[in-house]
Amino acid sequence: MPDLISSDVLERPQAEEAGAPVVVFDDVSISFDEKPVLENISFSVARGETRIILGPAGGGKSVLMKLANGLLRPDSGTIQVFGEDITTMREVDLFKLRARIGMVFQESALFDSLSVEDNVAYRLHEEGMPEEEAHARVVEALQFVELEQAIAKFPPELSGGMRRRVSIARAIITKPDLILYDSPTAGLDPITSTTIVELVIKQRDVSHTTSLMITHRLQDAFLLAMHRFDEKTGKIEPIPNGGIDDSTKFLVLNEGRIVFDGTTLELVRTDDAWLKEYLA
Ligand SMILES: Nc1ncnc2c1ncn2[C@@H]1O[C@H](COP(=O)(O)OP(=O)(O)OP(=O)(O)O)[C@@H](O)[C@H]1O
Repeated sequence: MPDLISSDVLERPQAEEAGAPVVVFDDVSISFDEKPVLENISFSVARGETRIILGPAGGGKSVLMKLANGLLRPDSGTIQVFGEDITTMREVDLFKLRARIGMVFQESALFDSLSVEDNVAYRLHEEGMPEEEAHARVVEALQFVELEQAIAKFPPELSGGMRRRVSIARAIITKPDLILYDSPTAGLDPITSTTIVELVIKQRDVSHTTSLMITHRLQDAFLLAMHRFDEKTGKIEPIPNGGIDDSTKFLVLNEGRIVFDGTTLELVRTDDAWLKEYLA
């Protein structure tokens, strides 16, 4: 397996104890124009966990993700990321923190005027990495998403699924400690969506990067929870005997409130009438 996806050995701030959660929301609320969008949100994400965020449109999923990387600040409550309180953090420190976070945005958010190579290498160039080293890393990241043949192309020449792959390569190239996937399959057809979820599974099972993934599609969520990446065959396969991935958990939001926080098994066995209908 390429070194790119092995767990990295970045020096961690002292506040970050081994075994401590990577993301902690404590009683977080935020309103826009006096309309509450998230109310009293508390949950945590352990190191190595993949947290799937589900819920109806407008429930506050994207706002929650923007809070998690400090793009928005809550009206009340606290948010810790990597053991540090980001709610009062200065912008300069947030910038450093974001260097440890990979983001996959809803619409890929690539620069159309830059080649795939320059899009993927964007943060490495910002860090001033020598070109040769950056190029090797880009090739490795594109191999991971099985798109190395598109290195010299430009985003407008690519299909929607290919653009998402480029976006994932860009997010993982810095070997992040946290990946935020905001609806990575939105707008894609079911087959292409599956290939994107398979990349999320591969990243989870090879590098064990802590992740938050918003999705509107239940089938994506359960594909993630019930499949694994087999390093020997290089393929995604169902976890044997109807098994479930232990590192994958769920958070369900509805109208700004948490309606579920727990494991896949707890979710499918829920007694909650609203959840049952939502999952049906
Ligand atoms: N910057 C903003 N200013 C004003 N209102 C906002 C802002 N950002 C989000 N909202 C509102 O917050 C609510 C929640 O939005 P959010 O995008 O988080 O929902 P979501 O669950 O991600 O929805 P979707 O599934 O459609 O992506 C919506 O009513 C939205 O209009």
